[in-house]
Amino acid sequence: MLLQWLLKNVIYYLICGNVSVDVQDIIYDSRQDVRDCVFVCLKGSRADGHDYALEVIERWARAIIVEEGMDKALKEKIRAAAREKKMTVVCVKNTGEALGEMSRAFFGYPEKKMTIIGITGTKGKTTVAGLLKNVLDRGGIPTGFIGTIGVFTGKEWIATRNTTPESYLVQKYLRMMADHGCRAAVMEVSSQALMCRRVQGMWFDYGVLTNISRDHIGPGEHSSFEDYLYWKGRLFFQCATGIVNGADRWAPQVLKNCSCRLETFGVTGDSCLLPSAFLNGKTLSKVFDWEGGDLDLQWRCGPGIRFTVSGFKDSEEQRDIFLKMPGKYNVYNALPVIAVASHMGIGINQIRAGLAVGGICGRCEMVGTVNGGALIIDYAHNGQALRSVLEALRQYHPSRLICMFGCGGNRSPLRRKDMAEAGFFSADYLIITSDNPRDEPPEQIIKDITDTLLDLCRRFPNEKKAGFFKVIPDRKTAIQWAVSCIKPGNIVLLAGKGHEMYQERGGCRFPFDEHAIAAMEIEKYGGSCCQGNLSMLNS
Ligand SMILES: CC(=O)N[C@H]1[C@@H](OP(=O)(O)OP(=O)(O)OC[C@H]2O[C@@H](n3ccc(=O)[nH]c3=O)[C@H](O)[C@@H]2O)O[C@H](CO)[C@@H](O)[C@@H]1O[C@H](C)C(=O)N[C@@H](C)C(=O)N[C@H](CCC(=O)O)C(=O)O
Ligand SMILES: Nc1ncnc2c1ncn2[C@@H]1O[C@H](COP(=O)(O)OP(=O)(O)OP(=O)(O)O)[C@@H](O)[C@H]1O
Ligand SMILES: N[C@H](CCC[C@H](N)C(=O)O)C(=O)O
Repeated sequence: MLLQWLLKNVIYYLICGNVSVDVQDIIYDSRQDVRDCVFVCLKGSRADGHDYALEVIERWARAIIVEEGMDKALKEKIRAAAREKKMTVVCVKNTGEALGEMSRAFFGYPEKKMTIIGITGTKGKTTVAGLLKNVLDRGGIPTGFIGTIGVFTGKEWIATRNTTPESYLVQKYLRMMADHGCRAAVMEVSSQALMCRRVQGMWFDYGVLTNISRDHIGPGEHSSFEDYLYWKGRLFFQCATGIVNGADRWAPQVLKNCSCRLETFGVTGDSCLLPSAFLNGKTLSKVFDWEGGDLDLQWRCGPGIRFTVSGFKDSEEQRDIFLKMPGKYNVYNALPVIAVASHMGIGINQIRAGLAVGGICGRCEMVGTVNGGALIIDYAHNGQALRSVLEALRQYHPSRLICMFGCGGNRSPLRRKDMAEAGFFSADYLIITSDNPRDEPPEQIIKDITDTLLDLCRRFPNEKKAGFFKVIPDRKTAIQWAVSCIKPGNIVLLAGKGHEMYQERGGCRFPFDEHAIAAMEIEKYGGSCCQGNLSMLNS
């Protein structure tokens, strides 16, 4: 394809050569084959793609895209080397943005062929995206998926590293979806993705904001909470309709000056902050556009919830929904699904059918029962998530609520304190273990967690009895211990890994299958496992 075509929506100037050259592909990692391709120099958290430009010129790339403000001496060297090989060098304001626009052109703007739904927020993105895919599929709209649990191209699941992959990959996957007959694509849009321009130039038909809490602040993530809020908000400048959690205290700040049409969702009794907050900063007790009410916990082969919803354009009636996931927080996840699906013309019965199967891999997923107790796997890996899921499970009145968790290394250390607090106040017994220590010593992470627990014990002496937690650094042994503890009426939650199939240590991902280990233990004690708990989505 002509470089000129790829640069159609990019503002640039030429450093040398010309743009009427044919390029085979777009490459942004010098470790790949660059011959006859255009190489885009991206600045990352560890490396700077510009440092590899001379090397890719040597290896016969056809063109290089560099960013304004790069080192002048290096720029001169690149110009000289490229001239000698009669190559093209183009300078742009932001190479991440250029990669996004060029990838859209390279893959033929696949988003134009589908309805695109972007989901952002601190928690609930995968759940909302997964439930929405289930509902749309059932409603006769074949739907692709991009998110933490992988990519569904319309034909197969592909494992991915990022929640929202690099723009080139996003466009590639969207192309595959369109070619495989998908008519919609649901995708999680992380704040890092917005900041790194991984969805540059895309237009979303719907943007969903689930909720906001303090997370993802630290090296390699966001510099501050304000920065996090700012980047989350950018989605609502590139979508037609924003469907947002009206009860979230940070939503007004995230949505400040946004350009899309807005609808809110929320639960009866929770105060609505929008849209009044835009006007005068006051909380307005109005009904939500999409309102859930009359919440009723149910246990149907696992935790679930029944509730009513109003807000449908074709009827004033409240409609009854059963969601096979527990807790008010999951009602908050179901409401934008109902909103988007009904805007897209899906009937109430198909919406009901999609939500009744629930079943997002590793999201409050019932693994089995043993000795009269239940074992659940969940992806809670910060304080907000752990508190939400434990509080939801508490509502089923377990005779004892047992929680096993660890905290990821190389991630915000605040999570250790927050998760310890959530566990301390919301569970009866804790098993502290390892969860992707990455480059940190697992003992140190565990110590950070137990220091907080011991401190809480001192400050709240009546809250817990001595011995309310046990440290088992090896996660497999911890799971074995957790299952061996189950007594009638207990609920055991294995938190943090969810769908993950590895344990990451020292730069390596070692295979680790929490579901399989748990299932083996359940069988060992004569319990029974739930069917189909290894599928990505229960569709
Ligand atoms: C901190 C961060 O966001 N890193 C992302 C980034 O990688 P990086 O910054 O480490 O890249 P780098 O190694 O510094 O390299 C910079 C550039 O030089 C190039 N390079 C590098 C070395 C070389 O020899 N040759 C070469 O050309 C690289 O290809 C790259 O283009 O760009 C990569 C490609 O897009 C991402 O996979 C990677 O995500 C890492 C895995 C990551 O953990 N990111 C987290 C923070 C993240 O983005 N998380 C969010 C969701 C979180 C959530 O909601 O829970 C996500 O969307 O995944
Ligand atoms: N709406 C919600 N509010 C609070 N906690 C939630 C909510 N939805 C899910 N959770 C908790 O967060 C965990 C992760 O949920 P999910 O994967 O849907 O969110 P996410 O936004 O995709 O997360 P991440 O960004 O960490 O990948 C769940 O396993 C559950 O414990
Ligand atoms: N997207 C999240 C996943 C964390 C999952 C948990 N198992 C951990 O490693 O902390 C992150 O990268 O922070």
